[in-house]
Amino acid sequence: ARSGPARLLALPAYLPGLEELWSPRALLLLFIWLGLQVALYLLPARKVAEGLELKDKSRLRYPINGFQALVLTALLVGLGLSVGLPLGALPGMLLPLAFATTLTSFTFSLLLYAKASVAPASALAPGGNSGNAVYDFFLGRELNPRLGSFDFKYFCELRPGLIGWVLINLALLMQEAELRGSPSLAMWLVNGFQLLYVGDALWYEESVLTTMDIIHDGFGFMLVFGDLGWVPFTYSLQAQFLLYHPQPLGLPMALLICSIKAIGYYIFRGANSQKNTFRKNPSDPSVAGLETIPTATGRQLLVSGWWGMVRHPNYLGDLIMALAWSLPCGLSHLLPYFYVLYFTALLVHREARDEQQCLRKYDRAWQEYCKRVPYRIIPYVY
Ligand SMILES: NC(=O)C1=CN([C@@H]2O[C@H](COP(=O)(O)OP(=O)(O)OC[C@H]3O[C@@H](n4cnc5c(N)ncnc54)[C@H](OP(=O)(O)O)[C@@H]3O)[C@@H](O)[C@H]2O)C=CC1
Ligand SMILES: CC(C)CCC[C@@H](C)[C@H]1CC=C2C3=C(CC[C@@]21C)[C@@]1(C)CC[C@H](O)C(C)(C)[C@@H]1CC3
Repeated sequence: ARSGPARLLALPAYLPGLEELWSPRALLLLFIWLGLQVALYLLPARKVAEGLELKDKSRLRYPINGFQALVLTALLVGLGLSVGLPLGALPGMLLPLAFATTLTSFTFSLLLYAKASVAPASALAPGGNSGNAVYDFFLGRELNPRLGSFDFKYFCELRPGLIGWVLINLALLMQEAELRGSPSLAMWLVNGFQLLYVGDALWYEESVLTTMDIIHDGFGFMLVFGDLGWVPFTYSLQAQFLLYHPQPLGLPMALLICSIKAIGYYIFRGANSQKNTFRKNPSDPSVAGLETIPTATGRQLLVSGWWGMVRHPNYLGDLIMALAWSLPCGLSHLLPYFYVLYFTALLVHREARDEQQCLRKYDRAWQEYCKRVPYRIIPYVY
């Protein structure tokens, strides 16, 4: 993103040496950030939610105070800025920060791997205990590793990486204002769209308890690094690109992009909320009228509403939003579209994993659902 040609499909002009990657200051900054987010997680929550039933029939409890953490972080950053916090220096530290985060994720995943050796069999994840150490280290052996009531996976999934991502975006916006007098319209859109996405995730924090990551996947390197490193440093690529490659954007085009974002968000939120409401309380008036298929497990599958359009309407909305995040960066470079490309691959793979699990869980009822709703993500296409 910083280089002149900003090419996605070419090797970087040079690879940074260790002296550019390693910085004790960056490591210290990372630990201060993680410490702050842990402290905010431990503050009293407006609500404590119960997770889905586990193998041993118990349910874990989770504090719902993620949005509060976002607001308090924003207040602290605002306060910091008013007393001269040099947020504009953050873009220049991204490389050593990403390096420190990668090292920390690696070390943390090793500790989690070791911790799983003393966990009871019922606490292990279905996928990450193959006996192949590298595979299990990557996928994660323990489903919900905890220290007392502190849940590492739930904390990492929604707090340091997601809030860190919007903070990096904000620093890039401020840096642009410093360089060019004011932030560009493209930078405003990217910041606004991604802040909405993160704000939404934390506002509807409870719904993360029914995602594959929480109910199925172990907490290993993939999620630790994904949550802490991959999300903040690659999801902010559009803003990073815009800082070094300003793009002209007219009002009509901006309005069109906002409409694309709005359509994507409408589908994403509508689909996720419909399923979460239905899973929590199928007789809720907003979902009680929807057509369903009964399954042998006693649970039902929705076959009308959003879930009657395609089998993963939430992925469709998410992908449309991803496109809207890249369009403000123009069409001259592929690099800002990295997120769309990676995310398509991730969701196609995720969809296939989910299909397998649902087929195992629901058997004939799932086959019936696939017959009734033949498309996976994009109606009449895929
Ligand atoms: N920005 C990012 O990087 C990422 C974003 N995401 C987003 O996270 C969100 C959650 O995704 P994910 O956890 O993969 O999956 P979903 O939220 O789609 O959950 C899948 C589960 O929903 C239930 N389900 C499926 N079909 C039906 C139906 N017809 N009726 C009722 N329940 C049904 C099944 O579980 P059960 O029946 O057991 O309830 C299934 O296992 C999505 O919006 C996705 O786009 C995901 C990955 C990365
Ligand atoms: C390192 C690998 C290349 C990929 C790692 C994948 C992870 C980055 C993603 C797996 C599932 C995720 C989710 C979100 C962020 C990305 C990861 C961690 C999510 C928190 C984003 C905000 C959404 O509203 C959500 C539904 C809460 C998402 C849940 C899944």
